[in-house]
Amino acid sequence: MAIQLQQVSYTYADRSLWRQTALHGINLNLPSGSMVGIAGATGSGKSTLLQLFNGILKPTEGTVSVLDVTIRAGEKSPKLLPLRRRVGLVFQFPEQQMFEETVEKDLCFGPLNFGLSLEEAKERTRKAMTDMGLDLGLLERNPFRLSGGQMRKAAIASVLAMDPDIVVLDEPTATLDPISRAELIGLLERLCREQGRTIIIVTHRMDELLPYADRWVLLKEGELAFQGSSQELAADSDILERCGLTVPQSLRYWRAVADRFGLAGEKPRLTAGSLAELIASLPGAAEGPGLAGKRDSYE
Ligand SMILES: Nc1ncnc2c1ncn2[C@@H]1O[C@H](COP(=O)(O)OP(=O)(O)OP(=O)(O)O)[C@@H](O)[C@H]1O
Repeated sequence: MAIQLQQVSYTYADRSLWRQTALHGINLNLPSGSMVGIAGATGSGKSTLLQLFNGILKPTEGTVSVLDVTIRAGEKSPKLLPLRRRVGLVFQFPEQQMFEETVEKDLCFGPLNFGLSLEEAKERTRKAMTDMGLDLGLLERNPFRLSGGQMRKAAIASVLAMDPDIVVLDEPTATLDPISRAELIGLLERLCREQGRTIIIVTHRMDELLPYADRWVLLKEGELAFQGSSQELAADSDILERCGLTVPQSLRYWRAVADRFGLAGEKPRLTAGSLAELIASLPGAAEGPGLAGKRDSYE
């Protein structure tokens, strides 16, 4: 298991009058090498949860286990520096944290800080750029002369340059155009499938992650409302509304097709293409009540 939480609660300003409990009694298991989506209404505790994953926050109650490190409430923490290298946290708008005069210097900063030689740091930097689909020619550029999409990818590459086992991203596609969003999710999926990294993404756009996520975690007012596979989520999609979230279009379409043709137990088809393919393969589907004429809108 990459991350395990047992009975974890987190309270901000715990010993003050302004104490605010953001997470209550969370039990969570996130397997190594999986792609995980985290969703929940605003203020439900998503960012607080992410910060427990690399020890920025320590649980007020319960136990957080990440890789081989265990952090228990009320006990002295183990050394967290190695954990910070192995769990890369990408905040919202990470490009705002770029500060060096060239992309290369920015990307080398972390690895050099963790004791790598300049040559090793440069090597890591080149690999991270390639993993993010960026031309190595951009290394000499000033980060602030990159396009918005390139800057976002370079900022994520600066976390990848640390070679983390787990990459945690808070709304990585925010403000990107639709093509850049799809491309970025595709690149993150490759980090998971081809390199075995655990990728955890907080998203308000469940539609774009649904076809790729192995697991989903839903939070509601600081409590865990759901954890399970996309298939389990598709079977219980009303939970999304109970969490104050809109049911994504792809799940609505899948549910209509699955109900009509008795496919509820099947792996959900959550891209327009895979759903259209399924409908085309169903005998008499085009004439089916409620589906005829809808096919165009799937494509
Ligand atoms: N530094 C803080 N001090 C006190 N309370 C906080 C602090 N940060 C967050 N909170 C509170 O903790 C709760 C959870 O906040 P959190 O930022 O984790 O939610 P979120 O799901 O990430 O929200 P959003 O989607 O709006 O980013 C909220 O009630 C919030 O007001």
